[in-house]
Amino acid sequence: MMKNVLMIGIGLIGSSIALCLKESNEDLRVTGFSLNQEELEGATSAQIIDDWEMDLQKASEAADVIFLCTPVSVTLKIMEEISSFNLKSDVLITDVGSTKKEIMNQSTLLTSKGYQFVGGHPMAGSHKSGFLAADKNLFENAYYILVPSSEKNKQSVADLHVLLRGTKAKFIQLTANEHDEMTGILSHTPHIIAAELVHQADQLIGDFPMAKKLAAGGFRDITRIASSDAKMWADISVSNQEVLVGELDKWLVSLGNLKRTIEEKNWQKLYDFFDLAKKIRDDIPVHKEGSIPAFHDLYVNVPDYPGAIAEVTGILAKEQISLINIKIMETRDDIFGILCISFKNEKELKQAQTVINQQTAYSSLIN
Ligand SMILES: NC(=O)c1ccc[n+]([C@@H]2O[C@H](COP(=O)([O-])OP(=O)(O)OC[C@H]3O[C@@H](n4cnc5c(N)ncnc54)[C@H](O)[C@@H]3O)[C@@H](O)[C@H]2O)c1
Ligand SMILES: O=C(O)C(=O)C[C@]1(C(=O)O)C=C[C@@H](O)C=C1
Repeated sequence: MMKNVLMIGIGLIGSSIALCLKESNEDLRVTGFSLNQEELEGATSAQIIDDWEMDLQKASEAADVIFLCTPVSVTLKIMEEISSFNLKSDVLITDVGSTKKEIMNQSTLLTSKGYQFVGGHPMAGSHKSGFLAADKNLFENAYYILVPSSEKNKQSVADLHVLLRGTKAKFIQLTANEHDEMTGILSHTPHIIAAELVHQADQLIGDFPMAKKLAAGGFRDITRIASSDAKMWADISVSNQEVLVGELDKWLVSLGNLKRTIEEKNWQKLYDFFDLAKKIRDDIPVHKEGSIPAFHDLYVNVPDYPGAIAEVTGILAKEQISLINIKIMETRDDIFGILCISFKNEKELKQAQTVINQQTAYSSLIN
C-alpha cells in the first residue's frame, strides 16, 4: 500500500533523504512542506518530492511518516504545532536535527498523545544549504544516529532502518546526552572555532589586503565549515549551550597554557604538543571507510589549468568515476594551479589517480 511521507523542510538534508527514500521504496509518495513556495516548486520539478503542501495541518494529518528537516529551533516549534493535530494513530515521526536533548524533551508532546517519535541525526552534511545541493550519496557510509524515545520504540527504529536503507548509512543508537556531548566536541566546537578564525583573519585582511591571497591550504581546510548556514549554527549553539559552554571553558584554559608555552619559547613542550596531536589525528580513522566520511582528495599539478580542467574532468567522466568537488588552488600570481578533486571513497580516488597518470602528463598526489 502507498505510504505518505511528509518532509517538513526540503533543504540539503530533507531533499537528500527524500532522494534516498525514493531510490529504495517504490510505494512511497513524498510530500514537501516549507514556507517557501518557490523552493517547493523547484524541488518538485527536480523530482526530489512528488508534491507539496503549504497547509501544515492537512499535510501532517495525511502522513504515515513525518521527517522534520528544519533548523532545530523551527523543529521544536513544529513539534509543538503538530502535536495538536489529529495525526494518524500509527504515524512515525522522526527528525534530523544536529542536537538531540531539546528535541527528545520536546518529543514528549507527541509521545504523550501515543505517537511514535525516534530522534535522528545523519552525521554527514556540507557547508551548502538548500535543495539544489541535494545528494543521494550524501549519507553513504556515514553514521546515522537514532535516539529512541522509549523501549517501546523498537519497532519504529526497525521501520526507520528499512525506510532509510537507501541512505546506505550505518545506524547506531545513542542517548540524547551521549549524542550532544560527542557532537558538541566533534562537530559543534569545530564550527565555532572555524568561524572565529575567519573573524580573526578578517581583521588581518583589513591591515594587509594581500593576506587574502595567502589564505591557502591550511586556512582553507580548517575554515571550509565557516561557510555553513548561520541560522542552523546559531540554533545548534543555543540548543547545545551546556556542552558548548563547558567545552569553550576548557579551550580558554588550554589556549592560556599554550600561550605561556610559546611565551617561554619552550621548544620541547611545543614539539610534544604537535607530535601528540599528529599521533592522535593520524589514528582517528577519518580517511577510512565506515568512519566519519571525509573527502578523499587528489591534488593534480596543472601548469596550464584552463584547458587542464576540461581534460581531467573529461577523463574522469569517460571512466565513469564521479567526483564530488573540484577546486583550483592558486599558489602563485601567474598561471599555475593545483586542482584539488574530491571523491566519495578511496577506491574512486585511487582509480582517478591511475587514469590521470596514464592519460596525462600531470603529476598528482593523494593527501
Ligand atoms: N547541513 C548539514 O550538514 C546537516 C547535517 C546533519 C543534520 N543537519 C540538520 O538538518 C536540519 C536541516 O539542515 P539543512 O542543512 O537541510 O538546512 P537547509 O537550510 O538546507 O534547509 C532548511 C529547510 O527548512 C525550511 N524551513 C526553514 N524555516 C522554516 C519554517 N519556519 N517552517 C517550515 N520550513 C522551514 C527551509 O525552507 C528549508 O527547506 C537542521 O536541523 C540541521 O541541524 C544538517
Ligand atoms: O561537512 C560539513 O560541512 C559538516 O559540517 C557536517 C556536519 C559535521 O560537523 O560533521 C555538520 C553538522 C551536522 O549535524 C552533521 C555533520
